[in-house]
Amino acid sequence: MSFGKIAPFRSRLLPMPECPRHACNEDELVTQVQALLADPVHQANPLREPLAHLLACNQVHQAQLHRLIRISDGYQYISRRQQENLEQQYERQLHRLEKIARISDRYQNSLRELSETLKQASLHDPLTSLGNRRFLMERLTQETERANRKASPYTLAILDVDRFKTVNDRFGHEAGDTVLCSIANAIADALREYDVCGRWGGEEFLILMPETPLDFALQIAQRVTQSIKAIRFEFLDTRISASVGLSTYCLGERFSDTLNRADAALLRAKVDGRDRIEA
Ligand SMILES: Nc1nc2c(ncn2[C@@H]2O[C@H](COP(=O)(O)OP(=O)(O)OP(=O)(O)O)[C@@H](O)[C@H]2O)c(=O)[nH]1
Repeated sequence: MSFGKIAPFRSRLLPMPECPRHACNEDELVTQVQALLADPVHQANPLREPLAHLLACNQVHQAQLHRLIRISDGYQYISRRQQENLEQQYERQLHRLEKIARISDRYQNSLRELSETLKQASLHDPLTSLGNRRFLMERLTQETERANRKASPYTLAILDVDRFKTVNDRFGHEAGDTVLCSIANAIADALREYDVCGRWGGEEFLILMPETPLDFALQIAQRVTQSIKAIRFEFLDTRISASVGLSTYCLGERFSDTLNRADAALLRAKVDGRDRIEA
């Protein structure tokens, strides 16, 4: 509630009629009248008693008037303070709301970042930073839908590092991890931008080549295996090789069927002596 700006009560009073004798101060006038009443010369004056009565009434009225002015000024002061307080309260609440909004924004940003980090973590292999099996399953689902929609099949390659166990056994698990990371990088470097590669598990990697027929996929797989063979490891006197099983998606089938065929091809590559690509 606003009381607006209220002029002090005193200033709203009608101007006092000017003293008929001369423009004199009210207090001076009272002092003069009191002196007259006290003067023995005027003791017998018949006007003395009514004048004394008038003076007393005037003093009572003056006291009442001053009290009224004090009350009115006090009321205006309180109403002004109330008005100020409302504004201040409004400002404070606004300030608090802005602060809460800023905190809430920061909180939501942190939550968004955290959930993005968690999502990334849930879809990526911490060792190689490639997509993990879950990520690959998601991409396989998407690519299978796309392949059927566009009648444009993809080809899958399952790549398995040859005799990897011997690396671990001879040089330790940490050396094995280093080899896996280097192989992951070599695969990624040899692929096209739109190919998808992830760690299928252990020393196995899955490569998804969208809209790619088998003959093209074969060339890409050869590039990948050469890229792995080109890696030099200080602690190894031989080069690392890999075996690959290839399979092209047949429109309408489940991707697990394509995976099974790629797996069977990989097994053949292993049985046939490793370091080769089978389809
Ligand atoms: N360092 C390391 N080793 C792993 C990891 N995951 C799986 N391995 C090892 O990979 C090895 C796989 O061995 P095998 O399945 O016998 O295969 P391989 O020795 O590569 O032989 P082939 O596949 O038949 O050529 C095992 O010793 C596993 O412990 C990993 O994250 N880090």
